[in-house]
Amino acid sequence: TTTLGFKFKGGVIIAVDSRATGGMFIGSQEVKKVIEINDCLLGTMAGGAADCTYWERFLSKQCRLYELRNREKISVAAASKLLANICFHYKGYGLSMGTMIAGWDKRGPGLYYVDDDGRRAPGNLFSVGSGSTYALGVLDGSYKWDLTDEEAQELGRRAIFHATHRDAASGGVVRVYHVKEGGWEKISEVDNDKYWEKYSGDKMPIVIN
Ligand SMILES: CC1=C(C(=O)N[C@H](C)C(=O)N[C@@H](Cc2c[nH]c3ccccc23)C(=O)N[C@@H](CC2CCCCC2)C(=O)[C@H](C)CO)Cc2ccccc21
Repeated sequence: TTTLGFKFKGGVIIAVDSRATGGMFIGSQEVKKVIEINDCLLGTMAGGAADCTYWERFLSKQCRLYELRNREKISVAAASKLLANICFHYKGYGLSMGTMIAGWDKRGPGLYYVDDDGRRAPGNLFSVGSGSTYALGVLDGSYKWDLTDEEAQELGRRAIFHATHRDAASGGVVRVYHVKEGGWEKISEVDNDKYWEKYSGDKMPIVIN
């Protein structure tokens, strides 16, 4: 899996691949690694499929109950704390979860990393999963706070795309979400083969000695 999230002047970009593996076996090329908690909150998933899926769905339910009881949406900080507390409670039981909680609340754009150790950290840029080193290589080379919306969406897509090319445990399609003040929107998917033609177009010139 390769998942990434970064804040920039236009909000938060979330991008993921869609491959599920069991050892060297590819279980699926089209799984959803972003859970839409509500129209302002997203959760990403890496690690054990059942652990991530079960507990992020559980988190979604808790966020909805919070809203009903308090008549206001839960903050990104509070939602990520709920998930971190679950992970901390089950620390040592063998859960495998590397996640990000992203959204927009009264404090503006929010991005938290939460994992199965119960670690929780706010930040401007994370990449989580087996392909994260490849994605970070692309991100670190081009990330700026002042990217335009299109540049940021393209950077997220390109970082995941290159990770799916090099990491055997990442693949399928690239999914990109953009979180703004009004909530998140899903950015249209691009066909990977057409994308690769575009990027591998600038091959090294062939030198004839
Ligand atoms: C076939 C299949 C699934 C599958 O292959 N599940 C296996 C058992 C699984 O959990 N795979 C993990 C890797 C893994 C296997 N055993 C483990 C034991 C401990 C920790 C990790 C693992 C996976 O793909 N993980 C993904 C993220 C998942 C994908 C499915 C949606 C939720 C997030 C990744 O992290 C990358 C592929 C790298 O492992 C999950 C799934 C969801 C929906 C539809 C089909 C499937």
